[in-house]
Amino acid sequence: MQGLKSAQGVRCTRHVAPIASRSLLRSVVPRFVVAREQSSVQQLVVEEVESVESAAVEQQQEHGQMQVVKPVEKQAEKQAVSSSNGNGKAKKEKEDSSDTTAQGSLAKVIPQAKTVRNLVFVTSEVAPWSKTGGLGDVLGSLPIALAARGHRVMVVTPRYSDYAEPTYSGTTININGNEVGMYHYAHKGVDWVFVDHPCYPRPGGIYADEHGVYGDNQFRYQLLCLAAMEAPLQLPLGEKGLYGQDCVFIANDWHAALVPVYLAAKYRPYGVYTNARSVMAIHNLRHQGVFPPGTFPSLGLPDGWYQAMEYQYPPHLRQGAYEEEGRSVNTLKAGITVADRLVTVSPGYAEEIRTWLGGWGMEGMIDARGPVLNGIVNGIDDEDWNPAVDKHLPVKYDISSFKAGKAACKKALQEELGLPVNADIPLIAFIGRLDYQKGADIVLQAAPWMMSQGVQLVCLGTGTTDLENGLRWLEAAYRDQARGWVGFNVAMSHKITAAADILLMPSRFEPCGLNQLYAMAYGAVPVAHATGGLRDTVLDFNPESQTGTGWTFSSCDASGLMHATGLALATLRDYPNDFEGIQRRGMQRDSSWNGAAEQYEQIFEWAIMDQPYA
Ligand SMILES: Nc1ncnc2c1ncn2[C@@H]1O[C@H](COP(=O)(O)OP(=O)(O)O[C@H]2O[C@H](CO)[C@@H](O)[C@H](O)[C@H]2O)[C@@H](O)[C@H]1O
Repeated sequence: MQGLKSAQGVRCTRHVAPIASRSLLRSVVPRFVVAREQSSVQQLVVEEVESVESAAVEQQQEHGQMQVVKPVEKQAEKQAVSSSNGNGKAKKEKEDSSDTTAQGSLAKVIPQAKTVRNLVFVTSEVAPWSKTGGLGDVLGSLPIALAARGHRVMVVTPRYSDYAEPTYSGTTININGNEVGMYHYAHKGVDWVFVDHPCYPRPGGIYADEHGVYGDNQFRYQLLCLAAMEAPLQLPLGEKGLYGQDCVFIANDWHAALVPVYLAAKYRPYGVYTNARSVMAIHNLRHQGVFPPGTFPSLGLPDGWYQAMEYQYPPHLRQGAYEEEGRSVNTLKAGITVADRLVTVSPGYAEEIRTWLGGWGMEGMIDARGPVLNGIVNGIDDEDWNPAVDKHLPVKYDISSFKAGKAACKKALQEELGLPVNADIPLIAFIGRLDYQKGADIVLQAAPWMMSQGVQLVCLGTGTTDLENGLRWLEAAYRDQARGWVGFNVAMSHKITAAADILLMPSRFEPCGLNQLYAMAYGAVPVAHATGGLRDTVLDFNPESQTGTGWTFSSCDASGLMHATGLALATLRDYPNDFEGIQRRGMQRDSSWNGAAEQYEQIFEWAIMDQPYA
């Protein structure tokens, strides 16, 4: 491993994968090569060596004979051969007729994975059924992309309410005396599994209500983890039946972080899941699942595992009520400590969490696991977030019609929000959780200056009371120029993204960020703080070379935001052709999930090649 200095002067370590894994990988899986190590970041770059299959596809494309690959059929064929789920059913799967696999029904050529795996995603939210932010979006689309590449994929999540599509599977699992019903919905090639228990449905939100976070969240997500670990063993799904023991578990954020822990403490020592591996996916290190040490016995772990769960924050990061003499049980810390591999949602964030800049006090521990940590930039769901097919838009558009399309969307939004209808007024937007991370307070500080520039400013968000009141102040103070929509409204978020000329993302930290990806896909130009995934995905406009997809700023405060927004406005007004070029490059950016899915496959292969970590 080579130490080096990044642009910020932070010491970081260049690494892609354990050296042994890399050389092994080349010999065992020759189709992939580790191609480049870019900058100081642990960027995982996988290039696919041209296969006969892809060469054939290219030829067909060249000759205008695009073939529609039906991945589900290929998937079934491959799995019939390679499935090792132990039920002995090596026969071709018939696809559920209700499962109108998107990938099968659209004219897309989707490369197939070299090695097909059984993948089990564990998550507290999944769109469209449950979503409070980007986690739901990612878990609603990455599994579909992996299934389309041939994997057998299950997503396990709580049944927070009586969702229309999933039905009772007929399997109820007893977990420490708790009966959990398993609901199932086969859709787009993925087995969506909903864990049913009285602790999940609540009148308030998923995690909290107006009184704060639910007092039994530790129990609720412990139950989810245990149910998810039993599902491959006890829940027969489709014609293939059980997933079986040869799985890769992908535990997402703290809610699922007990999966690697239970795998190591409760299954492997008893000869179960010995070939399974766990990948801890960190979408946001800020939320760690911190509980008092006295809750440890309720986790059902052997006493010796207390040290894996315990964490002592440095004094400036103490969590207060959840600690006893500075100690706490920290769920995410335990997952990070014992998972076979770690992945986070951008190379930039993978670098930051190893430093005091983004480690929330755990940087030393995470740095120690650097050799198994990678960053993969999220993709976006190209059916849900695609202006050409977006059901929320009054007028749909693509790159060939975006100027007229965006103008129509802007007009419709101005009318809907009661703003002056004028195509020439730049429309600036902010969408996001109203909390410390997203920097809505910075937008509010810069708002008077923006108003002086004659723009319209539309903010959509929900979160802390002071910031929600800030949005209300904004609208009250600038009735003719600003709107502050307090609430969670998916349709409105699409309409704003389509109507906006500029989207602000002054996030103090941002593991990946999806809104800037949506913005670029919709021809809205992002102005973003150069942090984490924002720095990785928003390329600064360079008027000399006419490159770049937006503007970033490094001083995360009102002056930084105003400076970058000023550049964007000046370009929009004085150099409209340049601005249009930025919009076009953003719209042409490949934000599809396929590339990310391929990189995830690489992580799975490394996880399987190495011995279990704990
Ligand atoms: N009021 C509102 N109404 C409607 N929609 C709203 C909304 N507020 C937010 N949203 C939507 O919620 C999503 C937010 O996604 P982000 O990735 O920006 O942030 P989040 O911090 O939740 O996710 C975390 O996980 C994701 C996924 O890995 C990372 O990209 C991110 O950096 C990390 O912080 C977007 O789809 C956005 O449109």
